[in-house]
Amino acid sequence: MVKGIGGLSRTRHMSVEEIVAIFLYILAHHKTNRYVGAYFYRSGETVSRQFHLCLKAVLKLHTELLKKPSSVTEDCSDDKCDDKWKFFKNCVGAVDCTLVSVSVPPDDRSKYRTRKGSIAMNVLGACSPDMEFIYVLPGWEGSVDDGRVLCDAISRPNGLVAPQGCYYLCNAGYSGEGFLAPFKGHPYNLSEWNNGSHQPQSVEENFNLRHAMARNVTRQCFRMDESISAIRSRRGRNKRFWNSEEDKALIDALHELSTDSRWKCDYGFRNGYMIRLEEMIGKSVPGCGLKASPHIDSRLKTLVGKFRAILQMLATKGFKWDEKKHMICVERSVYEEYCKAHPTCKNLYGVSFPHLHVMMEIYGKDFATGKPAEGFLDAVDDMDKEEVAQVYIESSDDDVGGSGILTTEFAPPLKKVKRDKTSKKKGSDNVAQCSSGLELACLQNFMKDMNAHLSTMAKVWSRADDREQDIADKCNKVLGELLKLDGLTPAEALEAANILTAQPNKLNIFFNCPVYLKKQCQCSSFWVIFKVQTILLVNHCFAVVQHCNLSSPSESAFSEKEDQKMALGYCRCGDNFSCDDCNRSHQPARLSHLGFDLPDAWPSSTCSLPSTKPHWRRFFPCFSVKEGFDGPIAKIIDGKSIAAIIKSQVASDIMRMKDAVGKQPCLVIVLVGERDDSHSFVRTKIKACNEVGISSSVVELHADCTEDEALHVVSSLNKDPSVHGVLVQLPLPEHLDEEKIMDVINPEKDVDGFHPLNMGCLAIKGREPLFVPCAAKSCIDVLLRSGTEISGKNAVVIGRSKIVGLPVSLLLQRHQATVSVVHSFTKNPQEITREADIVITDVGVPNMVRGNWLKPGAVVIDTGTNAVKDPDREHGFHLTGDVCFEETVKVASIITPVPGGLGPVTISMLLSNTLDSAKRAYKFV
Ligand SMILES: NC(=O)C1=CN([C@@H]2O[C@H](COP(=O)(O)OP(=O)(O)OC[C@H]3O[C@@H](n4cnc5c(N)ncnc54)[C@H](OP(=O)(O)O)[C@@H]3O)[C@@H](O)[C@H]2O)C=CC1
Ligand SMILES: Nc1nc(=O)c2c([nH]1)NC[C@@H]1CN(c3ccc(C(=O)N[C@@H](CCC(=O)O)C(=O)O)cc3)C=[N+]21
Repeated sequence: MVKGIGGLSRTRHMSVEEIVAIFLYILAHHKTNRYVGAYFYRSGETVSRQFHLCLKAVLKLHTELLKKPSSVTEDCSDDKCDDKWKFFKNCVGAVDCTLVSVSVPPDDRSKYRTRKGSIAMNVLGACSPDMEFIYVLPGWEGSVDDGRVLCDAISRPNGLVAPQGCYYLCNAGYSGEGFLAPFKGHPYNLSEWNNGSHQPQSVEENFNLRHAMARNVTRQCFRMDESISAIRSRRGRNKRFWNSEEDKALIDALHELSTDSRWKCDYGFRNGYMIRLEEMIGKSVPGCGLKASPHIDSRLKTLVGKFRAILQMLATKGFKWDEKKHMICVERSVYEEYCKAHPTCKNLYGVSFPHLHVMMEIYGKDFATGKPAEGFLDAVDDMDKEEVAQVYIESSDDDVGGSGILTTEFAPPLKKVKRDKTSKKKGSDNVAQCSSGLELACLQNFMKDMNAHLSTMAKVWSRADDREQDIADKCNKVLGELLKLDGLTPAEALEAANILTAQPNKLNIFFNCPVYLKKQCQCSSFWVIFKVQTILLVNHCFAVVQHCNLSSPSESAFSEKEDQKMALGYCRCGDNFSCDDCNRSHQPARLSHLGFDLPDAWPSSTCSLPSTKPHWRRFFPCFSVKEGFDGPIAKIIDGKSIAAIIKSQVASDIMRMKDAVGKQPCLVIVLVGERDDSHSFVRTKIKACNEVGISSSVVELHADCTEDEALHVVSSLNKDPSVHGVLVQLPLPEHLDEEKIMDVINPEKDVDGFHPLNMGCLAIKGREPLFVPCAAKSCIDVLLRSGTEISGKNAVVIGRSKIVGLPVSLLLQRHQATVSVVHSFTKNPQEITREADIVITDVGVPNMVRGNWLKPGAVVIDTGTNAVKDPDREHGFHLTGDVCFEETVKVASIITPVPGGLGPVTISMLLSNTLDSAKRAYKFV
């Protein structure tokens, strides 16, 4: 059809089948042009051109593919006509609108923003009672209401018209000839009949119920067209009920895989095990049609949820296991009381669960090692309440869709059932119609052609799969190859690997070129950039060293391996380093709350004094504060360089993780409203994620979104196992309760560290939070890197917000500082700050802290990021801190500038927290 009617023709190098394969691949996988190009071995330009040609050809098929309207007959005798339509004689179908997510340029976003805050277009469709499209009008911006789209559809030339004497069912927002709407002011949505318990009470209600039921059939048409992700997000629809035979087949298969080291290793099951389960279940229960996604995936979640709940109960006094009945054995009243505090355990009383022992064998080990997170279990369970409660009540898998409100009587036939029904009918019709030999031959020819086309397409895909596999293999090997190259340090090898793996073409060139050229082949791209970055970092350090007169700049910067390692932040946990000053070997301790390898404290001051070979000081020139400081200018911390070091460590760990587990960390940011500063911060975070290999996305909600909507978004991210970090960008619009939303974030994904459980653990001595707020963590990191001694010092924190002030004051206490907190009620704050060795500001008032607020030689960390109007700047403002830099730089010994100080380090800490979360999720060390 695309050839004959659409006019699509082959090119010199591409068959029509390949063009169609690429077209279908793009539609199905939502991949970028570059990715598809690499996958099919075609240039981005070819992919784009052929996609558009194919699209044009497909669009031309509308005359063939769209159905001609035919009205419902009096007795609904047409065998394709569902019973629900019999009340609507002469009706040709129904009209409805649906929102389809789109990407649009930033300037157009407001037009496309829907009431729920997403960016989408409004697509109107008219469908026949047998679920075929009669008319489609895509393209309206998502902010318009459905009524306006219908008016446009009707008034257009070649628009939507009901044939003479016929009509479409539409919703109450529409009106006009040829369109039958329900009665306004009476229940209409099927859910309003409340699971069948509320029967229509009046003629109007009766009419509305029938109208809704008929129209609901056509709504399925839209659902077929929605993306898989959209279908997934409507959990509970189209439930798939599992019988005990299928359950058993699933658990048996899982058990078998769990004993096979090719499928299960220490961190859990390996990639692709769901597909294997699908095959195994298919063999044990032939014809069951259970698919890896969504059926098996979803059922497993349900069973594991039950299993966890049972284990939890069995660990509680009074609960026993009845081996005969395979169920929990306890007084009902005790059970009910227990469920009040542990809602995830609901609906298990008197319910048999025959898989306990096998699941113990499969998962027992995994659950036992997950103990460190135990303190949070109840809270997490509470948050999962909604999901698990629904799962248990329905006793079905949860992912397959469904509001769980419709009874089978009201429910529209499942998509699958409906499709099976029609296809079967079509099949028998076809056989009847093709009784004549000629027609049968036509059909056979058609099938033969079709097979040939499909097989060509399959070949194209399979070639592309091979190429993808080949690239994956090369990606896995590239770091090893690079490490073998002489003259490339591990950090350089890593950087190179990052660049090469991002660009399959370069990867191929690298592998194909002879050894002596291998190093050169990346010279042009990363090598120069990387060298330049390193030189900048070294130069920067030298500039300061020179200023401090601690070491001669004429010394060769990279004369010692040790120095190189330190400069790149490569001194890893457990590495011994030798100190030339005291000739002793030191081992930096791991500082758990910093999340990566930073020493708790640098070597004692006796061996940190200036010496002839001050290799520590060379790269961290602010290493000894008082001794090194002789005024009048403070050392200025370069936050960007520190951030680069942290990012390179994070990137390296992510590569290791990808290698070992095949997964990468994922951060999702929830952004409510249109604040420019928030949008800008979020962009910076996303960019940083891309740099290190964290996958990231932003869920944007409209400034007017309801609290429920925001809570719902967070809850669904909590439940998504592929998301490791959930961050709600602050501040939120005033009508939203920030604390309520923070409470809902799963503490195990709370990479901001703002959840009360994390903050509480930070506050209590002896407890370890899962995450420490990023800005606070950065303050301590910068202090440690600059060699500032914290223990026993007077520290003043100005500000007590949860983002910086409060957590940093808690962290400083953990580092044995004596901490004073200044806030808006503090009288004479300057008297307090003048006593401080360390001052950290988190106020939001530009230039508040003046030079005369400080003790000479104080260390000043400025976290304020304040926009100050500045007509000379491109954007009309510049950023400034809470500290008057010009004055302070003459008094303090160390200062962080704004911009370029603490901010970039904060961002890199967010990456580090996200990585930590993914590591915990995959039990990867
Ligand atoms: N660089 C980074 O990584 C980050 C930077 N920031 C920046 O830090 C600044 C503060 O942000 P945030 O913490 O969200 O702000 P908040 O408004 O939540 O907190 C400000 C704090 O400063 C105190 N304060 C306000 N005015 C005074 C005053 N005149 N004297 C003494 N204390 C005062 C407030 O006291 P009270 O409690 O009594 O109201 C409050 O505790 C902003 O510029 C922000 O951009 C924030 C996070 C990270
Ligand atoms: N849930 C949440 N978590 C936060 O961590 C959080 C937040 N909400 N809301 C806002 C504040 C502010 N904040 C900054 C982070 C980086 C820079 C930063 O990178 N600053 C750059 C300049 C950035 C620029 O030029 O736009 C610099 O100082 O050099 C600044 C500020 C995190 N916050």
